[in-house]
Amino acid sequence: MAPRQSLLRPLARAVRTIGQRQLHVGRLAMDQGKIRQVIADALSVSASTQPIPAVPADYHAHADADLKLLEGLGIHTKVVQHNARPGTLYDEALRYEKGSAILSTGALAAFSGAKTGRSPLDKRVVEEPSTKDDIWWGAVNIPVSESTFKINRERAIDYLNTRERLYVLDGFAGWDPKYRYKVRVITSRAYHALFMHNMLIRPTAEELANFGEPDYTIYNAGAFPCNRATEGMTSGTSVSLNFASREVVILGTQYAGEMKKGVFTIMNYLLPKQGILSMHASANAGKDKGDVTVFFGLSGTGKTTLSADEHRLLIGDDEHAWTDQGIFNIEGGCYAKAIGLTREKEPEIWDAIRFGALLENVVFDQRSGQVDYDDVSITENTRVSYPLEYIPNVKIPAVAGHPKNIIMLTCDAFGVLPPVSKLTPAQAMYHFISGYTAKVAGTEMGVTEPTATFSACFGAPFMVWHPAKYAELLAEKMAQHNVNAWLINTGWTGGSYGVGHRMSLKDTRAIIDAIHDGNLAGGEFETFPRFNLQVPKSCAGVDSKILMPNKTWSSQDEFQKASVKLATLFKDNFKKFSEGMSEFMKNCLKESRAKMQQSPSNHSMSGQLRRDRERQRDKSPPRQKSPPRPARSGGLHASVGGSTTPTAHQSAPEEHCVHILAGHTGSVLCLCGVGDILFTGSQDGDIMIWDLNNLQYIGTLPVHKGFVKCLYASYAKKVLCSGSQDRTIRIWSLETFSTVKTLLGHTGGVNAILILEGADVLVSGSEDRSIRVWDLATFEAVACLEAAHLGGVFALDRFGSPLQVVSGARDRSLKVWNASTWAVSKTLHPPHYDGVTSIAVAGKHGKFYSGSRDRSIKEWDVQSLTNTMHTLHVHGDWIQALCMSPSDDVLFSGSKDGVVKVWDGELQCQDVLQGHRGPVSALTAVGNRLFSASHDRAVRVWRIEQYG
Ligand SMILES: Nc1ncnc2c1ncn2[C@@H]1O[C@H](COP(=O)(O)OP(=O)(O)O)[C@@H](O)[C@H]1O
Ligand SMILES: C=C(OP(=O)(O)O)C(=O)O
Repeated sequence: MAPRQSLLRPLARAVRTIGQRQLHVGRLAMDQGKIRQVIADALSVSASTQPIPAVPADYHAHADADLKLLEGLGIHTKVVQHNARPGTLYDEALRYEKGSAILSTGALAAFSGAKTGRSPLDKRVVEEPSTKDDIWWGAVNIPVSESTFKINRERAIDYLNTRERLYVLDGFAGWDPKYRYKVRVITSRAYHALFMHNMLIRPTAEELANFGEPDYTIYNAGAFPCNRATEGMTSGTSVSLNFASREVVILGTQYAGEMKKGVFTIMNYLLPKQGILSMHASANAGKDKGDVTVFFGLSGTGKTTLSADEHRLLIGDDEHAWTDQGIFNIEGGCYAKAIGLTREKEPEIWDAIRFGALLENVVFDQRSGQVDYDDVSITENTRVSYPLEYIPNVKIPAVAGHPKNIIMLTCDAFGVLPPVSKLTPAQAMYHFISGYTAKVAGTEMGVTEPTATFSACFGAPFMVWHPAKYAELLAEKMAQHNVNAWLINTGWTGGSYGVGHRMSLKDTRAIIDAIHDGNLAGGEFETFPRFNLQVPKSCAGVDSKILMPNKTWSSQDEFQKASVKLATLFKDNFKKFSEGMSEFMKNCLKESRAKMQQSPSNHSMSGQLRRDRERQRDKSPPRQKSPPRPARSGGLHASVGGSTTPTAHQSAPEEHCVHILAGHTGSVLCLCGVGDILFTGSQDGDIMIWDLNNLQYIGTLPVHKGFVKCLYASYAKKVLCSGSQDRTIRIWSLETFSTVKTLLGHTGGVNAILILEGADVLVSGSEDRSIRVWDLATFEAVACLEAAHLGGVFALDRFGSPLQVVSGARDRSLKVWNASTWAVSKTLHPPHYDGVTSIAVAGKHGKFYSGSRDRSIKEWDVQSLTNTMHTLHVHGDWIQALCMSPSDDVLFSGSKDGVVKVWDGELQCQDVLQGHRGPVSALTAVGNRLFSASHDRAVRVWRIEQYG
C-alpha cells in the first residue's frame, strides 16, 4: 500500500498544479505529454498531442463571475466556459472528450457513450402540489417524490463538483418573444454545450448581457449514474423534471437528445396552460404565398426530412407552438437523423454539415475524416445537429402565420395505410389522439426494428397534460383557420416490414408538392375501406398504383389480415383515452371510430354538431305539430320617449320565430323580462319597454350617454337596473319608471349586473376588471373587488346555498365568489381559451354553463365546481349569450355568427334558430318564448315549448 499512496499523492498534486497553471499561467515547465496522459487517465478523457494553449484574452474578466454563478448553486470548479463560441467548444471537446474529431466537412464528431437514444422509461416528473393536478400521470409521466429529486440533484452537483471544467450555456426556447423562456444548461461536456448552442435560440450579445436568471436550468451530469437504490429509480439512468423548482436533472445518459426533449417537455407544460398548442411537429412555409404546413410525427416519420424542402422556407424541424397569431418554432436548430444520409436524397441537411454542426455517434475514417453514413455499428440513431440558419431557405425569425395544411406523418410498418389520404376534421382528431406509427430503430433505447406504436399527439413521451388538452386546442384552431388535414404514410408499402419496402422519399415528396400546389385537394378521391380514408385517385409524379395500398400487395388475403389487425389495434388503443376526455371529444371520436367502416362523406368535427342537430331534428316532432303562431297585431302605442316608431310584426318565414320587435336605432345589446314586461337596451343609449302579453311597444327610457350594455330587473325589489358604457349604473323604480339613483364608481363600462334579493345587494362587473357590490337600501358600495379579473368582467350569475356569485371575464377565467365575504371560493379550471362572455345557471340540475369567445360551452357542477362537460367551437364565431329555458332543461346559446342554438342536457344540439342578420348579443326566456337581441337592431321572439 505504501508505494501506491506515495505515488497517488504527487499525482493528485500534479493534477492540481496543472489545473492551476492552465488557469492562471497557461504554460507548463513539466513534461507535458506525460502529464497529459496522467490527467487523461485520471479524468478518463483523451490525451491530446497539441500544446496546451494560452487562456483566452477575456478569461480573467469573466472567470470570476462565472465561477460565482456556479458557486451560488453549490458547484465549485476551476474553469467555467460560459456561452463559449463553437470554436472554443471544438477546442475543449478535442482536448478533453475521447474520440472527438473535426471531420472532413468541418463538423465536430462526438460520442455519447453507452446511451445513444432516449431513455423514456427513466423519465420522471416530480409530484408536488402546485402542478400535480395538471399532469397526466402514467407510463409517460411517472411521478417521483421531491426528496428523490433532491437526491438526484445533489448527486448531479456532487459529480459536477468533481470536474475541473464545466460548461454553461444560456439560450431561449420559443421564437415568439411573448412566449419565450430562458434556459440555462450546466454540463460537464463541451459537446453538450455545442449541441445546446445549436438547438436553443441563440441570444444576441445584448440579450446575453441582460440574460439574468434563467426560467429553467438543466443540470447535465449524464456521465455519472443515478443511484438505482434511490426510491423511484429503476436503473442507473434518470431524467427528472421539477416544474416547481424549474429544474431538469440528467444522470446516467449523455445522449444529447434528452436535453432538447427536456426543454420541449417543459414547453408542453407551460404553453397549453396559456391556451397555446405545443406541437411535436416540423413546419415550413411557401416561398411566395407564405402558406404554412405543419408536419406532425413521432420520431423517424420524416418531420426533419420533409420540412427541409428546396421549394419552401424552413421554420423548424421538430417543436412548434400555435398561438392566436400563428405558429412559432421553439428551437434554434435541427437535430436530423444521419443514417443513410446522401446529398441526393437530402441536400439541405447534407449541406448543413459543416463547421459548427455536431455529428453524434457516427463512424468516420480516421485518416480522411469522412463519415460512413451507412455504418450502424455504434447506433442506428446517428444524428447531426446544426443551427437553423445552416439551411439556406430558412425563415428567421422562425415565426409564421396560421397553417393551411396539417400533415400527420405515420411510418406504418404494417404497410396498410395509403401513402396519402385526406382527413376530415373528426378523422384528424382521431388520428392525432391515436398517434399511430412504428417506432424506428435507435431513437429510443431497446428499439431495434420498426415496432407498431400509438403515441398520442404524435409525441406522447413529451406530453404533460392529458392528450385531450392538446387535441381540443388543435380542433379549435383547425376549425378557426379552416385547415386541410392529411395523413401521410412514410412507412411501408408492398407488404409489411420484412416483406415490403419503405415508401420512396421521392414519392412522398411528390405527394407533398401536390398538397402544396393545391392539386391533390382539388382532385378526385376514392374510399379506402375499413379505415374510411379518402384517397386521391391520382397524384402528379406518383404511380397511381401505389396510392391504394392493397394494390401493392401480392396477396390480398395477407393484406386483409394485416388491415384487420391494424384496425383492431386502433380500436384497442382508443379505450385508454376515455377518462379525462371531454364529452364532446368522446362523442366525436366515438363517431369517427364507428364510421371507420362506413361511408365517409359529410364527416367533420364541426359537422358533428350539425349532424347532432340534424339527428335531433329527425327525432323532433314534425313541424306541423308546432306551427308558428299566428301573427300578432302590429299596432303601436305612442312612444314615451319620443323615439322612432317601433314595430312589432309577424316573423319572417323562419321556423319558430313568431315576432320581431323592431325600433332601436342601434344594435340591441341586452334584454330582460320581469312580470309581463320586457326591457331591451341598445347601443342607441335607450331602453325600450315592451308588453309581453301582446308584444306591443310601450315606451322608451332615454337614459344613458353611452351604450346600454346590461339590464337586470327585480320583481321583488320593484327595480330595473341598467349598466352602461358611460360607466354608470342607473336604478329605476318599476312603479314610477323614474330614476331612483345613479351609481358612480366604475372606471370602465359596466358589462354585467345582478341583484341578490336576499342579501339586498346589487353586483356589477365592469370593463375596469373590478366587481363592485352595492347596498340596495343605501346605494353605497359595500365591497369593491378591484382587479377581480385580469380583463374586463363580461358576465355574472349566482347559484347555490350559501349563495355564490360566478363571474366570467375577458381574461378567459371564471371565478366563484362567496356572496357574503366576497372572497374567491375558486377559480374554475380549466379556463376557456378566450374571453368568457356569458353564464347561465340551471339550478334544478345543479349545473351552470359558461359561453366563450372560444366558441365553446362548458358545463360546471355547482357542488364540486368542476368542469363536467365541454363542447368545442359549436358556433361559427364568439358565443355572446347563454340562457336557460324556464324549466332549466334546455340551454340556448347566441353567437356573433347570428344564430341561436338549442342544447339539451347532454349538450347535444337540438336546433338552430336562424333569422338574425347580425350578431346575437343577448338572450332571455320568458314562459314559452325566447327573446334574442341582435346587432341587426331587432329582437326576435321564438316559440320554445317544443324543446321541453
Ligand atoms: N418516404 C419517406 N419519407 C420520409 N422519410 C423517409 C422516407 N423514407 C425513408 N425516410 C428516412 O426516414 C428518416 C426520417 O427521419 P427524420 O426526418 O429525422 O424524422 P423525424 O424528424 O420525424 O424524427 C430519414 O432518415 C429519412 O431519410
Ligand atoms: C430527438 C428526438 O426526436 P426526433 O427523433 O423526433 O428528432 C428523440 O425522440 O429523441
